[in-house]
Formats: sequence, structure tokens, C-alpha cells
Amino acid sequence: MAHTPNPKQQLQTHHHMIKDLSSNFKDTTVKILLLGTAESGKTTIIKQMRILHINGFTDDERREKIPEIYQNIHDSINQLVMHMGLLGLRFGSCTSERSANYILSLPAEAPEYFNEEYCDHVTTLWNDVGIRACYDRSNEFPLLDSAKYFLDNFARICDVDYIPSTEDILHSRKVTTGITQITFRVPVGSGEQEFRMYDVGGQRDERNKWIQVFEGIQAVLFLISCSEFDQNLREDGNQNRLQEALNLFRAVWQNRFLASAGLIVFLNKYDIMERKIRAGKHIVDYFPDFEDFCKRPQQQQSCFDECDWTKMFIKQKMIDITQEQFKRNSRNLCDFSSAERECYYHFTVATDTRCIRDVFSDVQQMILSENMTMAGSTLF
Ligand SMILES: Nc1nc2c(ncn2[C@@H]2O[C@H](COP(=O)(O)OP(=O)(O)OP(=O)(O)O)[C@@H](O)[C@H]2O)c(=O)[nH]1
Ligand SMILES: [Mg+2]
Repeated sequence: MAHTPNPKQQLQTHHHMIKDLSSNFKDTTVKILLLGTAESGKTTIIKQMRILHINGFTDDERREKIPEIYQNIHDSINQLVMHMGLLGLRFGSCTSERSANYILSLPAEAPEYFNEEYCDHVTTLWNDVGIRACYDRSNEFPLLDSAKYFLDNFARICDVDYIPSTEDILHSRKVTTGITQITFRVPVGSGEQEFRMYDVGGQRDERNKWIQVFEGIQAVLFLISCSEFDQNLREDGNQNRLQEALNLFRAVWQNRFLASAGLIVFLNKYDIMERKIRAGKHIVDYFPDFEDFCKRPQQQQSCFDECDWTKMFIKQKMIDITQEQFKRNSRNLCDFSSAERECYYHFTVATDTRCIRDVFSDVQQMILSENMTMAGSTLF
């Protein structure tokens, strides 16, 4: 005779089933969180994912970027002209001085259209020897990293039929406020894997929002700009940017809510770093411990010039941070040994699609390798 469960048992069985179903249902989307100080390149990585894994940008979307690009150019030329006086530099000609006065007479907001007069003045200024000297000292004030790119391409951008290229979009800069995300699928084996990447604002007053997206993150992609060793923060003109980024990296590495997420570091903007070093800048002038680092014998096979040494020095500073003993008294610090936790490093140029394609395929493989997904699923 078949056993008929009493109503109470039935209810329990049913309840059990629902519970089992819900625990079997796992969100298989891999969540990646981009972190880093302002201008480290986070949003540029989001743009690259769109180019590589979605469909890039339509003509309409490209046109929508024009005001942003115009504003980048306008801000750049304004900053340069303003700092001529502040740095005690002289223009190369009276014509340039007149162009400078024209630019200074305009509102801070970029004109809606670049008319001929505007284009002539900006072109005159960018060709001026004084402005170039000012540009060479642009580490002393906050100038957009893409200033040179846009001003070098100014004639093309002035054209009435201008449509931003993919490269223009990758170089354009807009401060991120709040949290945005992008979801995409990548072929893996015979199937597909869904990824979701979260982008946050890196400026100091944005960082209190970060914790909102810490839950369920499989990997943190931490961006640090190698080129900013000779610059200070926009938010605080007395704080070195690289030092700020290293301090932030320590806080992220030691944060207990991120302790089971994998950590991948992009040592970004090494193209700009190399350009600076070739122009005669030295990291030792800002980080005196560089001198001792260069005496370490174990580095000497892999470093051939000052660029290599500078890259390795910054990377070593991060490795040193991951090997520090944690102070266990603070609430937000994780309280288990870091010995079993790995951090992965890549040197990147976020504006270079091929570079990001290669690096991301490594990153993707690593995240999908059992270790990291296991770690991610045991979070909370
Ligand atoms: N040359 C060069 N420019 C880069 C690189 N990475 C980013 N940039 C530029 O640097 C600027 C800042 O990059 P974003 O991606 O906006 O920086 P972010 O980290 O999102 O900054 P916030 O939103 O303020 O946190 C943009 O103009 C980018 O085009 C790089 O590797 N090389
Ligand atoms: Mg951003």
C-alpha cells in the first residue's frame, strides 16, 4: 500500500523542493568590478568591451560624442593658455597672444560649433613654442591625458562633416559619477559565458558608493596609471597621484568584502609613461626609493632601460602591498591570511583595442578557471 504523507509532511516536502530549486539556481553571470583612482582608465575599458564583444558604435552614437570631444579640446586649450601666465611663460608671437586672449574671453563651456575663427585661434596656439613649453610642464597642473591627441588631430575634428572615429571615442574623457554596467557574452568552448562589468567613479567623493556593488563580485579589475608618478590629484593638489593609487590599492586588497574576489591589476597608460621618460622625466625625483630598487640584482636580467625599471618598480610596490601584514583591528579589513590569495598583473594601454583584446582573453580564462569562480560563489 502506498504511503500517503499527511498534509504537514506534504507541505514540508514541497517546501524542501522549492528550497532545492532556489539553491540550484545560480546566476552564472561573471561579475567584474572596475576600481581605481580618477582617470586610471576604467571607462575606457568599458568602451573596449563594447567594441570587442558587442557592436561598437553606430554613426548616431558617434555623433553624440561630439560635444564631449569639443569640451575636451576646449578644456585642454584653456588649461594651457591659463597656465602660461601662472608658470611665467611667454608666447612665441603677438598673434598667439591675441589668440590666447580670444580663448580666455570665451565661456568655460565649449562652443556648440567650431567656427573658422575658433579653429584658427586654437591652431595658432597649439603651434606656438610657448604653449609647447607649457605642455611640457603639464604635469604641474591638471591637463587631460588626451589633450595632445585631440590637438594633434584638431584639423580633422574641425571639419563640418566630422564624425568621431573609434579611436577618438576611446580618447575622449568624461568623469564618471555613480555606477554603470555593461553586460556581454563571450564564446567559451562550445557555449557562451555572460559577463557583467561595473564601472564606478574614481574621484575621492565617488568612492563611498563603491560598496554598493561589492556583493557577488568574482573579480576586481584594479586600474592604476603608471604615467602619473609626476602628477598631483585634481581633488588635492598636494597629493601625488601614484601614491594615492597605491594607498587605494592597499585598501582594496585588504577590504574584507572583496576578500574572496580575484584581483587583477592593469598597470595602465604605460604608453604615456614611456613618452614621459623619453622626454626626460624620472620617477626617482618623486619616489626616491627607486634608486635602491635599481640595485636589486634579481631585476637586472629583465630590465633594459629606464622604462622597464620604472614599470617593474611600480609593480613591485604593488606586490609589496600584497605581502604586508594586515592590521586586524579595523572593521573593514579581512581577517584571514593573504598567503593563499593571488594577484595578477598586466601592463596595458586601455586605448589600444588589440592590447585589451589580448589581455582580456587572459583575464577571462583566469576568471573561468575553477579557482576564481569557486571563490566567487562562496561570497556571503
Ligand atoms: N594614452 C592613453 N590614454 C589613456 C589610457 N587609458 C585611458 N586613457 C585616457 O585617459 C582618460 C581617462 O580615462 P577614463 O577611462 O575616463 O578614466 P576613469 O578611470 O574612468 O576615470 P573616472 O571616471 O574619473 O574614475 C581618457 O581620456 C582616456 O582616453 C592609456 O592607456 N593610454
Ligand atoms: Mg570613468
